[in-house]
Amino acid sequence: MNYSEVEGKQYHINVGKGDIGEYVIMPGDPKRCEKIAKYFDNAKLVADHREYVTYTGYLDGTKVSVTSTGIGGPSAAIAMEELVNCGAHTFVRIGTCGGMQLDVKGGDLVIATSAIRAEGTSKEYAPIEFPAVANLDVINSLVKAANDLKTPYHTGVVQCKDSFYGQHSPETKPVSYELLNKWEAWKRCGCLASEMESAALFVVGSYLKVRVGSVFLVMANQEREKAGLDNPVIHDTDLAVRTAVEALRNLINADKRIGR
Ligand SMILES: O=P(O)(O)O[C@H]1O[C@H](CO)[C@@H](O)[C@H]1O
Ligand SMILES: O=c1cc[nH]c(=O)[nH]1
Repeated sequence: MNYSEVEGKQYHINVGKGDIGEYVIMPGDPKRCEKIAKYFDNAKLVADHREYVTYTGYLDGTKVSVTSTGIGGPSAAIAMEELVNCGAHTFVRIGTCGGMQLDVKGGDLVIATSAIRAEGTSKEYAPIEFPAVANLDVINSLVKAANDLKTPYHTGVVQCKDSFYGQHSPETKPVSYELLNKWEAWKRCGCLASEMESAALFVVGSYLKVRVGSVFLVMANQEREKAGLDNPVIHDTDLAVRTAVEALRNLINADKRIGR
């Protein structure tokens, strides 16, 4: 059996060549896909399989897609490999994250320049010494989009892990000694926020030679709460979505200018 392709469709995402654009937005939550697709022209649902929902439409006349990744590195890496098999080369992840530095507040955006590989998936692609870095074109496009939309944002390192509750209640876990000490180290090193997929996506992107970047809505900041500061909890991802869509448009138009 060819595990990558079944009757012309990729095994997990259920999408084939021609169903998607070369530029793809990747949210974690499948329900975010429809909201993102509303910003495309002539968007159509092309697949809905497992955690992977895909819509394809157009931005400034160029075919683009949105595919959800589900939660965590394993499903995100599968989505990226299968999308690349279908011809995609540029990816913007739009997700939610938890702030870690005190000035990273609920409602702000974070644009990742790189990611801490505290998850498991990237280790099955590259030795741990290899850095998980975002593509510079994608970072610059996200920064331009955030500036144009006049939305507060931070750029820097994010931390990726596999256990959401290891982040939020580390003291209850048998390996609390490791989770708590490393969290403190990430904070002291200036890590901005915690999420789950970018490290895997950046490393898989490096290996597959495609461009990847990430933008996040900061939902809340557990460190602000611990410090007795106000801790707004924000669930509306619309500004982060618009930043991702505008960044994709910037990338498309920059590519057109150089004839890519
Ligand atoms: O909002 P999404 O894109 O799912 O991203 C974040 O939210 C999930 C955890 O609640 C993880 O997937 C994390 O990375
Ligand atoms: O705190 C948070 C919020 C979103 N996603 C995470 O992984 N952590």
